[in-house]
Amino acid sequence: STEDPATTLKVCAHLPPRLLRDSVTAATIALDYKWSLLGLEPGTPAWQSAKHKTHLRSANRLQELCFRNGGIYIKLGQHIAQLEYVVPEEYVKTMRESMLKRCPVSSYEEVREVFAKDLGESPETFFAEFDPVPLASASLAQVHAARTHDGQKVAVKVQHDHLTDTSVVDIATVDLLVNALHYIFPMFDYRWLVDEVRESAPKELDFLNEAKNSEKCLNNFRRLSPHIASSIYVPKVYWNLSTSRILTMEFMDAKEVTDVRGIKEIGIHPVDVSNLVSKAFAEMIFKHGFVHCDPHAANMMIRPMPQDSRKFFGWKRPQLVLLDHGLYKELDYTTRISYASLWKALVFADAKAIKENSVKLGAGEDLHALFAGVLTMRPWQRVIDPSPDHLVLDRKTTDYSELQDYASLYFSEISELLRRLPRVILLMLKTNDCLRAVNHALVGGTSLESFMIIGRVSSEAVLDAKRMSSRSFLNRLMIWLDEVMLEARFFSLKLILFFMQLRNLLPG
Ligand SMILES: Nc1ncnc2c1ncn2[C@@H]1O[C@H](COP(=O)(O)OP(=O)(O)OP(=O)(O)O)[C@@H](O)[C@H]1O
Repeated sequence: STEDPATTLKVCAHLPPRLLRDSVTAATIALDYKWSLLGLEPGTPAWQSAKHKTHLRSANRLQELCFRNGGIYIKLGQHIAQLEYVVPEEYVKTMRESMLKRCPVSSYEEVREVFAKDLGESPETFFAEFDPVPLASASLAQVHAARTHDGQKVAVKVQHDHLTDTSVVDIATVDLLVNALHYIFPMFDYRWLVDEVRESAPKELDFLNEAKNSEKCLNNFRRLSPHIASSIYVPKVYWNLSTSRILTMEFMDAKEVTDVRGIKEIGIHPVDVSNLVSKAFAEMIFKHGFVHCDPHAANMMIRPMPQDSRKFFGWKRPQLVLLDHGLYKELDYTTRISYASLWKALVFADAKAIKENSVKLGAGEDLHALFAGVLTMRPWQRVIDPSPDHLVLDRKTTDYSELQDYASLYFSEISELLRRLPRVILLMLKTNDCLRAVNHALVGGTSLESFMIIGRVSSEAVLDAKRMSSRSFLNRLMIWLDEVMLEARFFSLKLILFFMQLRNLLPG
């Protein structure tokens, strides 16, 4: 993967210990499952308990492997941490508790080395000030505060050294690990995750690609969603101070999206933030077809809308700052419209359309109900329940252990579903999970308002598609009628929401 002989030597030196560690971990995990479940009747309480304990032990082993190997492995661990209800809960929890928090930190010497290799000089040459202590460190890079010679405060994201050199070896060894486990346990099929990392890692490791994505994202909002474009922001890129491993951008002074107390302190209501996040991602998914696929809390910031002193019921309007544009997915037109139609059907509990669009996306007739369940976290009976809040997940009223039981009960069906769905939809599931976690932190669940937003934006995308393909007067009339019906539906939902809020305000 490299032309520099010294680096080639280093890469070769990485291979044997990684392969050895991978093989030992894979073999230990495989043997543990075989041994612990030996002679137990699947589905019985004894089997469930043994499986739970083995999942926990294996998740810890995998986590240790990720830390020991570093680099792409940490990225893989982060993927797993965000696949709630898609991979067993024990893995999600273990990875979530560690991967998003414990990240590698490069020394300032290593940072200077990256600068010397990429720009030919040390950071001090390019910046008037450069803080040697990173303000944040993540899986692939760390971010330093700096000031340009003309006095602008900037954030400089510097990639951990040698990541690009070891990524090929990393992916090859992960591939081996996952394939070996799949060979032993045909039910364990996460080869798609490796394919995904193989495809996305080189893109994520190229910061010029990330910079281009950030500008494209903002342009899409301006072109395709002008009504909310001013509420979305991405830091300005300093192209002359950026390379594929160094990204210099405007410094953002804003709160992390889930910092509820901090957000309130700057005069912004968490419900407005939750609605803005839902709107922004619904627009990206259903209308732009170009989607930020890593929307975890650390990648979204909130600040008051600049140059806007207006207040609504005493609260300022929020602006959402999107960071980390390394991982984007494009939905082709047909997939985007089928996905929008599916979400529209889910929000309006339209069983026939749910089935039709699930089949179009590849879930198959037999697994459409499970697909709906994975997307909404609700059992099928609840998905098709016509009450307006049928999809709402509320911290107070939802029994999460029931959801987790559901995921573990249908483990093999979920694996089969994941095998059938296109990878781009799997990434949408991950985006979905990240957004659910953000909404959870902000408002304690996915509110009826969030679903109304998803319903509205997905319906608009479906109507736009119909409009584009219809020529005759009769067709246009039908579309107009559809629009009127839709508005009537949303009006009644808003009324219900209003009365629900009123009921919550009343004592008792
Ligand atoms: N422009 C900026 N202004 C202020 N802080 C920033 C800026 N860019 C990044 N940061 C801080 O640095 C952190 C890490 O940045 P970023 O998410 O881009 O790195 P990463 O290596 O791609 O992370 P990940 O592990 O999510 O892939 C952010 O969570 C944020 O706290």
